[in-house]
Amino acid sequence: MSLWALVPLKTLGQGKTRLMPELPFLGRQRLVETMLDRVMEALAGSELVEHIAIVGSDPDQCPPAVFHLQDAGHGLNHALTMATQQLHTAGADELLVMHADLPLVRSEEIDALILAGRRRGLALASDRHGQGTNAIFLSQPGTFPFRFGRHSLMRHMAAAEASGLRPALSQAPGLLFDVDTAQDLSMLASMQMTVGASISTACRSISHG
Ligand SMILES: Nc1nc2c(ncn2[C@@H]2O[C@H](COP(=O)(O)OP(=O)(O)OP(=O)(O)O)[C@@H](O)[C@H]2O)c(=O)[nH]1
Ligand SMILES: O=C(O)[C@H](O)COP(=O)(O)O
Repeated sequence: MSLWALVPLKTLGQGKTRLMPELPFLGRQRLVETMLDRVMEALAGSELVEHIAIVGSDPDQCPPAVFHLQDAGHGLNHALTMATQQLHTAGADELLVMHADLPLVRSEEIDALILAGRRRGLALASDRHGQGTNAIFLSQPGTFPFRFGRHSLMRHMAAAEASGLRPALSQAPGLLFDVDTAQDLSMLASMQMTVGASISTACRSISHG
């Protein structure tokens, strides 16, 4: 078995546009980089993930030892579908898709998601609003359609039902917490956890207007 993690990543500077009113270009860029570092660390610490790939437009954003797959620019679902096909051809027979904006995610949470997904064939990690999808584990990549976008959790659940699958659902805190809005950043700051300097700076710049 060969298990790949696939992380979609918008070009630096184009991501986290909902934070534009609160964070200047450089602040958003630093935040995206810091969150990506956290996600990469957690994936590298997983006992089950064997390879890591990023699908994006800019190979320079890809850390060493991580494979870069080119995004053709037709949106997130298309990018993930094409990347999945490429990884399947390269020998991936299990796939974990995980977003790059999960600063609190831990390796143990990732491994628990994978193990639960192996039992059911599919695992979904929702956001904390129960609306979005922050991660998907597939034991048969290529057969499940990506439905990221508004209310993606409901759409992924419907796709699972159509495929005869009953997905495992993760409630792990680090997988629930994605950073999209100023409120998410403030929450991260108020958790009084040891967060990276870039995230702390971003949070401070918001709380000081
Ligand atoms: N390769 C690729 N990654 C994407 C695309 N759209 C979103 N992503 C990534 O998918 C994940 C989830 O995206 P969002 O939560 O919407 O984050 P975002 O697009 O940076 O935020 P907004 O600009 O505020 O919508 C993040 O890792 C993004 O970098 C896309 O079109 N292509
Ligand atoms: O469900 C989704 O499409 C992803 O989680 C992104 O949703 P978000 O932009 O609300 O984080």
